[in-house]
Amino acid sequence: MSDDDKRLAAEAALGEVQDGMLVGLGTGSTVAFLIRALGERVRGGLGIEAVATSIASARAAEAVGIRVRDFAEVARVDLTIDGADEIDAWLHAIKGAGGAMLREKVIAAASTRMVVIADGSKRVAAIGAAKLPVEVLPFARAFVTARLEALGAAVVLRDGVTDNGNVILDARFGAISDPAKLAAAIDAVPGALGHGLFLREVDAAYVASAGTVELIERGEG
Ligand SMILES: O=C[C@H](O)[C@H](O)[C@H](O)COP(=O)(O)O
Repeated sequence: MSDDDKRLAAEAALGEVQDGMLVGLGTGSTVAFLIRALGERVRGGLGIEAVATSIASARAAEAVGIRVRDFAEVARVDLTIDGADEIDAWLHAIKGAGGAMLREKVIAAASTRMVVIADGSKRVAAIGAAKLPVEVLPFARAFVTARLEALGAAVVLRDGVTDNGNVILDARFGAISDPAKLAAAIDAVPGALGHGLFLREVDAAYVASAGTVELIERGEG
């Protein structure tokens, strides 16, 4: 079962958490298993603090007894554990189905090590089939939509706003032949504040399929 695999991947990554660490908590259903398991360890005496990539994860962490610090006052994180929507053997990932990719990318960049946890349905030969979320300044919505369409995407405006008060454009490219080129092109659009292409951030991934966890480390793909 996918939920069993999510839990297994989360528990495997928990082995990386050490006493005294500042831990970055990702967002999503796989991270929810991590937060619950980490809460148990904290209640059992593990001395860590956390920063969270979303308001939802901060609340979930506090609810299980994890002390959550305001990331606005933090410059460096020891270890971040986060989910993904797609991940390949080179640890290129697409993230942001839950809308948290901008804060996730900031915290990943601040982290000494960033690991992804995922069930096997997220493992792909090459990223690109999933929708690529782009967080956009509401003022720039139509302009950024046009720029993404010019890059070859079918673009849909997602309902609601992010934790940062911005909107999300879900861009479907089908296949992404050159992820680095696409990431640079989106990064260059004024008003596009962040996107779900994580090409260099992920150091390792725990991917669980049918009860077995595979650890993929950067450089092994
Ligand atoms: O914005 C959401 C995040 O990038 C999630 O980490 C990602 O969508 C994976 O979520 P889940 O574990 O629920 O599939």
